[in-house]
Amino acid sequence: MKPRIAFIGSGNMARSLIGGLIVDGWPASSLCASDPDAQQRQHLLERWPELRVTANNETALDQADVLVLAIKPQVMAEVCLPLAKTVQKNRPLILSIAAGVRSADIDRWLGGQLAVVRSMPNTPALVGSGATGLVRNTQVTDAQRDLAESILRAVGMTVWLDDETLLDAVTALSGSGPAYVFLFIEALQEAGIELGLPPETAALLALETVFGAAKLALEADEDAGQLRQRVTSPGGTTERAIAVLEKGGLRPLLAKALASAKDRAGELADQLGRQ
Ligand SMILES: NC(=O)C1=CN([C@@H]2O[C@H](COP(=O)(O)OP(=O)(O)OC[C@H]3O[C@@H](n4cnc5c(N)ncnc54)[C@H](O)[C@@H]3O)[C@@H](O)[C@H]2O)C=CC1
Ligand SMILES: O=C(O)[C@@H]1CCC=N1
Repeated sequence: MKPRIAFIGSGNMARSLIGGLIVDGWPASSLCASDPDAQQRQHLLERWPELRVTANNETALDQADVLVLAIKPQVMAEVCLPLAKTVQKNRPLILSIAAGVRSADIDRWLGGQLAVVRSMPNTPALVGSGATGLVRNTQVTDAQRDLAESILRAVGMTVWLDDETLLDAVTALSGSGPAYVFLFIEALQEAGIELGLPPETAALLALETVFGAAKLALEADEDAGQLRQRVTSPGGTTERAIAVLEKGGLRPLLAKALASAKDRAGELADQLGRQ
């Protein structure tokens, strides 16, 4: 029998995980989701009528082997504290997908000495192409590690880290990363329009270029630097454009952006940890 999973919070990320698990063959009856928002519960039931859905977090937790915390970081403490008694009785694996909330704080709010996996997925999980970093605390058994991995694997690739502080770097790179890529697509599109392309054409070319380049980089034997060289003919057009990007400081600018995101993740965790 598949382990029973309770989702606390049934928004975008929880829905994508539930969808991925069901596609992977998990019976909907082994999953339960809670959310105080009736519309969110309705969404779930329309899509998966056999899913167990409730407004009550405590009810969702009943008999769960895994408790997935899929709520916003800001409400984590107020959601966890009232669940501590039941969690301490049942002792499920705790799996958090929240940005900037440390495992030790989640463990403390839920009464302590629990197996906690903290993860950082990203929104491409909504289409099954997520990238997730995970860390586990010392209470997590190897079987629970595999279980956490199989849940996140249902929506994309996973990578384990030994050190929880590195999860802030993962948040900066792949957690926030889709937004940098969307900004890049917007900028490509705007630049194409500047050069006279019709907006729809510029949008389509920008999007397909980013998609095609990512697909090629995933499938090719060469790394991104080598693939870039292949596009860049000596004395050609790409060489001119790349020179402008390098001279304009694209690499140090991205390094600075990621460092700011990482610092912010640490700040948020410090703030929330004081609750
Ligand atoms: N959006 C993103 O790019 C990423 C988000 N995350 C994390 O995933 C978590 C969920 O994010 P989303 O699904 O995007 O948010 P969302 O806003 O779509 O979902 C959160 C859900 O929690 C529900 N909720 C609020 N109070 C609750 C309570 N007391 N008990 C139970 N449920 C409650 C809300 O009604 C909502 O449906 C967040 O912690 C976020 O940091 C992680 C990686 C990427
Ligand atoms: O912007 C944020 O804080 C969250 C974390 C990763 C993506 N979105």
